[in-house]
Amino acid sequence: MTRFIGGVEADHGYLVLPLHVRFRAVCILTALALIVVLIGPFVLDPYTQSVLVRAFLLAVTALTVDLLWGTTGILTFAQGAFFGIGAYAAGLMFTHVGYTAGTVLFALLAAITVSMLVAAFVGWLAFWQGATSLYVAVVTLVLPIVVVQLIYSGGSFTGSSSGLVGFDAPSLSMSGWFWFTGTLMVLLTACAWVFIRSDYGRMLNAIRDNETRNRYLGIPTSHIKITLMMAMAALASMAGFIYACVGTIVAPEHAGFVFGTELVIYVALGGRGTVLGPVIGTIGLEWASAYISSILPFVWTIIIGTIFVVVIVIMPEGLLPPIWRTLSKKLPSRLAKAAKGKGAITFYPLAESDIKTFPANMSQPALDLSSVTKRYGHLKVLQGIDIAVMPGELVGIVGPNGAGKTTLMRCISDGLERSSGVIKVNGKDIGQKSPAAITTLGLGRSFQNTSLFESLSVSECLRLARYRHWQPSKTDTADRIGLPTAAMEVLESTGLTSQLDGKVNNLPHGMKRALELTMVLSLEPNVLLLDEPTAGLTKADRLMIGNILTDLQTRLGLAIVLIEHDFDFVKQVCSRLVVLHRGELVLDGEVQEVVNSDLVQEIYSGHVE
Ligand SMILES: Nc1ncnc2c1ncn2[C@@H]1O[C@H](COP(=O)(O)OP(=O)(O)OP(=O)(O)O)[C@@H](O)[C@H]1O
Repeated sequence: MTRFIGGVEADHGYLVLPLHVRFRAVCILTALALIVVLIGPFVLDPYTQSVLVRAFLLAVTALTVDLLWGTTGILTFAQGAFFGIGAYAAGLMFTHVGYTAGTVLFALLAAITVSMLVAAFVGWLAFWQGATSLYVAVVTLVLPIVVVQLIYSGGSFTGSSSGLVGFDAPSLSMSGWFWFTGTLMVLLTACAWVFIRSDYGRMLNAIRDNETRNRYLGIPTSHIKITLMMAMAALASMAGFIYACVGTIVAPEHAGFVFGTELVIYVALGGRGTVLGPVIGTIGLEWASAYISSILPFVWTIIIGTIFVVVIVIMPEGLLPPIWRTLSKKLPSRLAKAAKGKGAITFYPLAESDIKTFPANMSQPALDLSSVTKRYGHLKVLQGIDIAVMPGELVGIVGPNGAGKTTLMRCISDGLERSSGVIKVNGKDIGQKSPAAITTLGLGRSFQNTSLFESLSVSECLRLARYRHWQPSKTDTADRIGLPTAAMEVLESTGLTSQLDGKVNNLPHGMKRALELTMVLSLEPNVLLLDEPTAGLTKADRLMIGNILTDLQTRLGLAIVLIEHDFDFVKQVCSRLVVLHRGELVLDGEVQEVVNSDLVQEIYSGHVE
């Protein structure tokens, strides 16, 4: 058993503390915040209370924007629309049907259901396989416009541009609403704080950092993002529902695009991805706005705009991270000491019986390509490629620049890439499957340009690579993670064990390549696609990677396909070579036979037409 100890880590302006320290810190902060909420009505006048009630509800909505945008990288302008759907569910129900306990429940359920369904549809439009990150911004910009148009065209039913006013609704004193909304906001903020520091939260950070790489680790990113959007839509519409009950007024602005954009600005100002920043920022700005905008009605918008521009230029992370970094340096040494060494992560080799590698059928190819073609318009990049790789074979794909090697890798690992042809992994046709789904067939792919998660630590990357075999917790961080023996061996032999707590972007290039290989092996694949695994490595590192690969091939029977430009390396490790030239497979045979062939010499000297 190998044991590696983790420690305190500053990231995004907050500390990642071990669970017991974190839990205690959350409980203490939550209790303090609840005491402040309890005292509030005794020291604040009713106007300030009503301003803060609105601010608390907007802070909850800003929190949902932060979880989507700050944590997961989904830039959304739609949370205002979901707030509006919740508010109008209350307004329409109480205006047209009346207020009873039954209608409150029904309207709230309807608000949440409609919001979640709309979010699922928006998510499906924005995150279908092949959509770019621009889609979500466009789709979520359109949603508030559509919702507001529906309100305008609803005539007296929706109140059109005047909205709905003065309906009967659950009535509480302003102090009652203050306690209710304040408590709700504090508890939701505490839950979000724990959530983003859990393994699941770190996985969302990884989606933000490098979504493509997540897909190749078998993580169904679109599904996760749609589910998160639905949950956040439900919360925003609940906030809107309560808002309508408090003020007994709903208006199109509560669902509009300007409101949705304001929420994004609040999150950017507070510090996206920090949870506390957007909440505190929203409350502060709403409170200041209520007082200053009545004194300086026209100037206030300019002031807010100027603050936004100044903060974004001087502190692009927002206000909270630099403040928190300064404060955390003054953290009591007792807390830092308590945190240090208590976040131990144990990586241990899995028992053979726990390894779920796809069972290799020695009599059929582990990877089978027939007539694979790829076209970009009229440009034929791959033409009728046929390759079969048996378990235990290490096949090198060589060819000059632009021959189509990387395109071939893409076609094998993403069902939507090829133009025609059939590809089978372990006897299963990949069809139009996504990279995540193909990973479940037993395929692992590493990338030409080291494709990692810059904001994560080495151990977090390894946790992520185990997603398929171990569901990350939404409240906790795992302290024991089993890795396949092959991954453990790479970890130990490359010295990555001493870097487990270090940030990936601080690793030297050789270590990054080793981590990339360890992550792919952690998937327990039996077909490995490696795109230039030794690019940029020293001779010693190349030798080491070569030994690891031949060991995986001979001892564990993995089918390995490797793109390489270094012929010495290829001769050292491969059992077979395939030569691509201008998208055609021109040679396939024994290493020595191919290397010594006149055709290969001519291709590399540029004398082949
Ligand atoms: N998105 C694209 N649109 C149009 N052509 C493309 C696209 N991607 C790749 N190509 C072309 O396809 C051909 C094969 O590219 P590919 O990257 O697969 O070659 P390669 O053999 O991997 O080269 P290298 O060794 O330089 O990585 C090249 O001519 C390239 O210009």
